[in-house]
Amino acid sequence: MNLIVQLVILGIIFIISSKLLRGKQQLNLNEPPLIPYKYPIIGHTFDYYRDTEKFIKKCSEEYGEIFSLYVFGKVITFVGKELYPEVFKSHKDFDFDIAFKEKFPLERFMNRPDKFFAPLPKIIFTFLSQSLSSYAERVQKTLIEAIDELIGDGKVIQNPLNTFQLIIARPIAACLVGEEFSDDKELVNTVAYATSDLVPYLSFPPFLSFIHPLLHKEFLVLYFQFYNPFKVHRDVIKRKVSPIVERRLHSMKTNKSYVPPVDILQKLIELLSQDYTIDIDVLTDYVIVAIFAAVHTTSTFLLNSLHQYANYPQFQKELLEEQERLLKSKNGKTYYTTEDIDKLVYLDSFFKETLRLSTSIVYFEHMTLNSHFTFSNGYQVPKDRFVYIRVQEIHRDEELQGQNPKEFNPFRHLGKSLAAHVEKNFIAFSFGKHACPGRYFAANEIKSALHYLILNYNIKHLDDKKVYPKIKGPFRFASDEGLVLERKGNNV
Ligand code: HEM
Repeated sequence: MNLIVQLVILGIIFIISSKLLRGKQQLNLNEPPLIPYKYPIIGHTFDYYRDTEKFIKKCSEEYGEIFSLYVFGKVITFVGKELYPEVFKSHKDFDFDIAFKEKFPLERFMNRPDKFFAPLPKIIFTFLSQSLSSYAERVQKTLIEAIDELIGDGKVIQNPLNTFQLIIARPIAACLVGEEFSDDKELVNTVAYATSDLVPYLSFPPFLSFIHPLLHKEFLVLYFQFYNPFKVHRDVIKRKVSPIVERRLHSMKTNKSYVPPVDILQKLIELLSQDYTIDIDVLTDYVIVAIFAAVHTTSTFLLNSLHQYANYPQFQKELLEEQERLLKSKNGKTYYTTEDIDKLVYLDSFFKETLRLSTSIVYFEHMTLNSHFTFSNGYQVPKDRFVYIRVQEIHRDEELQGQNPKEFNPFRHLGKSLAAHVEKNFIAFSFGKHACPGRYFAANEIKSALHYLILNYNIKHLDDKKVYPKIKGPFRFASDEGLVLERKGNNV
């Protein structure tokens, strides 16, 4: 009740303020075509959400590279393959962060000021992605332990995302929070599920935006106060890491020859501590944000890869042979180096092809910052306009992807860049300044897991049906369909 009253009050304030704002002088811009719609207020909302793929395709065919739709009470401009780099590269004119926080106000959920976690991407990139060799052994060891424990002699895995989140969480816990946590069941559980509890927030259709564009965000913040899925996970992380952090700070202060452990927790301690003291709540929130970015994405794309492996048995022989060749070259070594994993070019191409076809249909919302922005084709968008990228179109374009771009061809990328490399025709890890800083780590972890799974298990579906990600509006999510993993006789 309290929530409804607050929402109504907020709604009234926003309607009045928007009426006042409308009085401001409008710029006379050469805007992209706004596609005509039948119903006022509703605009294109239902057509867009009912079947985004079909609707966006129809609009692109009729209107070309750039057009606008009226969705959930706001005009959104959609750009395709020619213009999208201008959005990513014009940092002074477009902001990804502001637009993303409209649908997912992370800092406000945590009662932190804007841009509070801004240093995190650089830490992840420098001390995780660029320091892969320090983590290769830890990743493989913890992955193997998790797979042996959770899949063991083979299993029919229903709702497989749950299992793969638990598997992926173990190396991530070991690299982010510290090696000693990789077999701490309570912490690994929190690492595994902290993000998936939040995913519904990300895909919640913004119905309140029909009243005012900002109302959805305010609703999410209020709702989060009543149902805060982080609270329990946050308590676990704080309780677990506090004694470790205290111990490390003490050693840093008292032992000049102290060699700190290699993990992201240590880098965060160095960044956030002053005079060997630290605000443990701030540190905990940083760890949560890192987990939030890392686990659901990595587990989703590992699972998507396994579904594709089962979908296309005709490609399994070549993939398996490559894994066997690497295994043979191991020659008594317990673990592979990062360079060994990079030699798996068939597996990398297969993973890249999975990413190419299973990313969302439309994504990477940006907000226009200055009075307006002029695209190279002359079209202009005003300040505060949301601009979305038609990712699927880019990932399925013949000119950019080669022949039969809609077909799954796992070896399409052989001889080209590796999956973690961001380029104009491949933006699964985003593009430009906000490209995923964890991508090299993620690709290494996924390929290490696939290598072990392909060698040790026959992987198939419960029946002959092909399984693809499920679609909700413009987003793709991992399928819930079961996977069968039968242990081969040759334990390696
Ligand atoms: C297959 C796995 C992954 C995929 C597909 C992926 C994809 C992305 C994408 C598309 C973005 C851009 C922002 C967005 O649209 O949400 C992003 C940002 C980010 N990712 Fe990843 N990611 C993956 C794994 C990871 C891992 C393992 C980590 C950390 C260990 C990580 C850390 C981050 C961070 C910190 C950002 C924010 C960057 C910024 O705001 O500048 N990601 N990721």
